[in-house]
Amino acid sequence: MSVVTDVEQSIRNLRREVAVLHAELPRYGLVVWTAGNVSARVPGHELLVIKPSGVSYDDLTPENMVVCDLEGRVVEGDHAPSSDTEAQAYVYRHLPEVGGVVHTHSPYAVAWAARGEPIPCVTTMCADEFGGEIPVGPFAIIGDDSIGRGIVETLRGSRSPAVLMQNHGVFTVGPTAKSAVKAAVMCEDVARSVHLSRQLGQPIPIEQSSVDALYDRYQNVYGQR
Ligand SMILES: O=C(CO)[C@@H](O)[C@@H](O)COP(=O)(O)O
Repeated sequence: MSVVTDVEQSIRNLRREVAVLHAELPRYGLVVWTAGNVSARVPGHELLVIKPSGVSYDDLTPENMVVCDLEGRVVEGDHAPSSDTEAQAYVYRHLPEVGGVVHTHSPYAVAWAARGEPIPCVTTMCADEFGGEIPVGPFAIIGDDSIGRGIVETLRGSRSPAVLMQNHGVFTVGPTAKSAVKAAVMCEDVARSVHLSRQLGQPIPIEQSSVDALYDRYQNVYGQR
């Protein structure tokens, strides 16, 4: 009988989880074609599981997910890993609390990113999930860890699990890949609501004390505990 080690079982589970979570990105209108990606850290190991680059969302399976080390080198997999692997590996190396990273090109959030404008905290849902404005990170060319550096330097100074990388798109982080997907979904909803509000007037900022109270309730009380 073959003994499946813990890490092998963990990778098997994460392959399935990451493959299934990818379907949420087109489902919520956060990506088109093959844009965007999801990754998860392998707990207790210097490894991550990420999408194969340029593969249609319809063709993503647990088997074609790619396992990489935290330098972005392929450890297990028959496909080239996502173009954002080095960036996401950088995030995992420098933010140990992060268990999942998501990247999208969701249209309303990208419109804010194209202006290099943070999304102000003018809705209770923004306060709940992001604890303040959704910040903008620097313009960075894809392909090495410069996007990762921009994500880390921006998120280190913010409660937000989302960052709008200037002229590019959304990167979100969370303790799990699912929580990072949730942040990406809510980031686009907030970007759209505030965009629409700005068409007909100036949205009203929420007092910081109320933002703090809303964030604390949502993060620590809301839902089934
Ligand atoms: O962000 C970009 C292009 O701007 C891509 O890296 C990304 O959306 C999708 O790339 P992958 O298919 O994950 O390699």
